[in-house]
Amino acid sequence: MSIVLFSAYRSFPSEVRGLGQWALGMLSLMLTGVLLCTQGVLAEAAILFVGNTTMMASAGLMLIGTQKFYGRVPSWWWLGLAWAIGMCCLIGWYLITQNFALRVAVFSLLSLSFYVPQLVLVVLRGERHFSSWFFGALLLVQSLVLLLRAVVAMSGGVGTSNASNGPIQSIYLLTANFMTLLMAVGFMAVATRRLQTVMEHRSNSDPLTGVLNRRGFAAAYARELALMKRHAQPMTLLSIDLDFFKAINDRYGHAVGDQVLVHAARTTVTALREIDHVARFGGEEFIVLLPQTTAERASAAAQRIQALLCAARGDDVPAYTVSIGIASQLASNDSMEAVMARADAALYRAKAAGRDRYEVA
Ligand SMILES: Nc1nc2c(ncn2[C@@H]2O[C@H](COP(=O)(O)OP(=O)(O)OP(=O)(O)O)[C@@H](O)[C@H]2O)c(=O)[nH]1
Repeated sequence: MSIVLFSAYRSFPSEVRGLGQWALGMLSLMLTGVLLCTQGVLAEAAILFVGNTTMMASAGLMLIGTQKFYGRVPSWWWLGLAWAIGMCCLIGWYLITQNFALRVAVFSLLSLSFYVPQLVLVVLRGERHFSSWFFGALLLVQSLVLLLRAVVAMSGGVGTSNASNGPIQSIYLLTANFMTLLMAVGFMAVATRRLQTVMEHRSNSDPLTGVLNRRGFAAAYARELALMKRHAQPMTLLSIDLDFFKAINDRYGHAVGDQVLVHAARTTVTALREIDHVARFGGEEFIVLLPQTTAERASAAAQRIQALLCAARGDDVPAYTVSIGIASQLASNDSMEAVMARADAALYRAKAAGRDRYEVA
């Protein structure tokens, strides 16, 4: 699983975070397993201190990976503190009392402190999708097993060593082995789902400005058309084109031209409602879809966009204006192409009439 996670870390886009920590966490857990196999070969103290260190590092790295994945600040401090508490406990075990049950309880609770925050993150920030349910369920099982083990240890039910027999010990060892593998699979599931979302977003958006591209716009239009059929309310398209953009490119260079496009896209989004859709159709042409909007209200939106483009311009963006064509779709059997053609015709009139204005089809 460490290799699988590492390979995903190398190939997934940087938006999918935390895979590197999970890969290292799994590697660290494998080292713990290898150390346990050396019982009788290496000194017990070495196995105990190093083995518990690698075990805590693995659980801590998983927590940090999950925190990074969900965009939280990673708790490196807690990994360090929990490790220090664990080591103090082991020193106490050697110097004061060799109470196995107490040692098990302390390490179970410390491990629990790495899994419960992950569970909380999945519940609070996880996407409502099967992968989150799966990952969350695994974290819940792992947390319950650790809690049970701590409670059983404190009530004296874990024997005197890890090799002790008994149903609780067997259940613990069985789940610990399966969970190691399954939780990495669970994290891969949420990471793969994130990859899918990132890819979908990329394929639907314009890389320069971040607004929708033609494909994303067509999907948004199809959704709005379905809603329009149900609610029988008009929707309106704005065709926005920057004026004399070639002159801006020629005068200030292509890079500044790009900045103007980004500024135009961001400002247009700011001037509109959250339910509106803004797309760049290549070059310096933007298309806006205003659901549940009449041409009259769309005209007010066009004015707002034009006013904001002048007002919200920093020193790094040269002055520019836009012309806007407005066309409404009143019936659901009208096609996107037809409405767009009407908006383009209105835009052409706005250009012909002197630019920096809007016209309604
Ligand atoms: N910087 C930049 N320029 C682009 C991009 N895409 C297209 N252009 C430029 O946009 C300019 C469009 O010029 P025209 O079609 O003549 O339009 P205009 O100069 O805005 O004139 P009007 O629309 O008539 O007001 C061309 O110079 C293209 O090279 C881009 O992604 N970045």
